[in-house]
Amino acid sequence: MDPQSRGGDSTDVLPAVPQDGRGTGAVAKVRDLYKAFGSFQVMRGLTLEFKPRAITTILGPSGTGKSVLLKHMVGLLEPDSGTVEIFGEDIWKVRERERAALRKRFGVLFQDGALFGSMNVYDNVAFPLRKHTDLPEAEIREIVMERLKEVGLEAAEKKAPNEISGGMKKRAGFARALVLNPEIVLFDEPDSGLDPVRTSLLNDVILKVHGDDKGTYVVVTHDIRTARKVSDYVGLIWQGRVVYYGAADDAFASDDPFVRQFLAGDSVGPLGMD
Ligand SMILES: Nc1ncnc2c1ncn2[C@@H]1O[C@H](COP(=O)(O)OP(=O)(O)OP(=O)(O)O)[C@@H](O)[C@H]1O
Repeated sequence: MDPQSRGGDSTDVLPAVPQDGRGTGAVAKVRDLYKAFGSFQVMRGLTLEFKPRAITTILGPSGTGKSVLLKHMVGLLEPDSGTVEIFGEDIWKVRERERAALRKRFGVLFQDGALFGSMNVYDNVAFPLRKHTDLPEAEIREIVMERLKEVGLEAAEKKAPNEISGGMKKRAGFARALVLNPEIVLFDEPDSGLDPVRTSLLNDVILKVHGDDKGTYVVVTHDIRTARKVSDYVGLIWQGRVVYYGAADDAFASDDPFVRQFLAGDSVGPLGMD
């Protein structure tokens, strides 16, 4: 993606719709989502839509429901009430088989890359292809090596996860999240545990791959620099609701008290500790 278009306030600043049909229409819509764990009400009427081909960043204090939102989107958690629509399908109204098919349209990058410790980087990245496709090994190799190259890890294919750095693990997790060519990629704190330089490098990789693939990306982060660098749109969540949503440029210039407090890291303001 042209970095200049980042932070635009309408979809017409986003790249042209690719010819393969991805990115047309609604991609993901979460409506009036409620979810409690025991007596703890986590989601309290959260409503948010994700624009096609954009990078939407989800910000918010710890424990406010960001990861729970991602788990609802990918169909790992069922709402108590409210709906999650992916490509126009309410994922809890369809049968398990269709839900499984919808899940395959997602790539997920977990916080630590979630690599299998017993497999080297190559086998980790090849895993979804071996599990979900009948592709011959030669084609799998082509796809895996291309994805490893994209994230700058082609020289690390034979390394075990415990032989590579945290940033490399995340990049390997990213390559694995991409091999099935997902239309939606969810990132759960891609920058957690990384120093500012590695965070910046990872953000460059995310932007570059997004520019090539033009998927719909959802990035959960605490890191304001990440949000500034990658976002087209920003949603701020607090206490299981969206308290602000807007184009990135508007968000970072906003007078909204929730946004100002979060961006400034102030202890005083509407975002309380509870
Ligand atoms: N499966 C579960 N069972 C019980 N409680 C849960 C479960 N999943 C999440 N929670 C609780 O829901 C709340 C929101 O969790 P979530 O992980 O979504 O927060 P978050 O906004 O992603 O926080 P952080 O930024 O710290 O990762 C937390 O209090 C968490 O303990």
